[in-house]
Amino acid sequence: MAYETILVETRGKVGLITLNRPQALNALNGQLIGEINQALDGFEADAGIGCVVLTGSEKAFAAGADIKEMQSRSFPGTYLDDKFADWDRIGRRRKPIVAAVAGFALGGGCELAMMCDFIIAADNAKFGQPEINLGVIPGAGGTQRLTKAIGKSKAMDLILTGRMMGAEEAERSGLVARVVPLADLLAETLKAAEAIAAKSLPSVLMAKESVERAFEVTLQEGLRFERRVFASLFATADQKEGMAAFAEKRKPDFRNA
Ligand SMILES: CC(C)(O)CC(=O)SCCNC(=O)CCNC(=O)[C@H](O)C(C)(C)COP(=O)(O)OP(=O)(O)OC[C@H]1O[C@@H](n2cnc3c(N)ncnc32)[C@H](O)[C@@H]1OP(=O)(O)O
Repeated sequence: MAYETILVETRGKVGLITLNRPQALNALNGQLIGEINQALDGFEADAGIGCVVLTGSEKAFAAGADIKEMQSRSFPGTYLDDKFADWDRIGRRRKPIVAAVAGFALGGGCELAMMCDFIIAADNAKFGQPEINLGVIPGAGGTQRLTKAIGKSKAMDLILTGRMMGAEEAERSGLVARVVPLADLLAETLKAAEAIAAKSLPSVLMAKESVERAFEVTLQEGLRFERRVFASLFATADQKEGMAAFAEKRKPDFRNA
């Protein structure tokens, strides 16, 4: 598969996607979103891949949707096209995706990072939803995911003022899982992704689905869902292997079965 706006590699059991439109600070145009989805389709179908890392450059994870592509759009066109349907597919993937964010993650860039399962940020990362400065609002999930991640007050602050938030503030607010020095960003993120990819894939997928439920259903429904999923994992060979390995004081050899 030939890609023009991203680089796609595998590192052992980890799929690595690097956004690669440096001339536009990785502004997210239709082609780039399409290529991310193609790469993710491939990783989802590849039984050898257990986790995906999505990253950008040192200067920009992504500076938002491509403003120049959007600027002449009309209301009916934007509404009827359902422009963000393709973006939504990124947030509905089954395998875990970890965002490694350095530099600007603004507008659609912040929204893309939030579609991932968690974010590891470099100390130079800057997050924000500056759409208000362009006379619009976030349109790829920012008002919803940012509010769920950091709460109403902080989300209102960022979305209504359009200001940027540095990596430390983002970690304090709960938007990012951890902050690492810029030079270590990719290595640390790959290490986390490799650790995930070494687990039993059925349990990883079910853990991800269960955490996502917490955002969608009542506590009681979520607890019942978790209990059923927990019980179902006792039907896997990997549960037997994981617990036997603990008892025998050795590393488990998971077969995703
Ligand atoms: C998805 C939705 C619906 O939520 C909507 C959105 O995402 S709207 C976009 C939200 N993002 C922004 O408003 C950020 C726009 N960019 C900037 O404010 C600045 O570029 C910056 C603060 C990130 C960086 O500034 P600076 O270092 O001074 O670099 P620039 O010279 O401004 O940019 C370099 C180059 O990249 C182009 N660029 C940057 N961002 C975008 C973008 N979002 N869309 C298109 N192009 C972008 C910029 O125009 C420059 O290119 P040239 O004009 O020099 O060719």
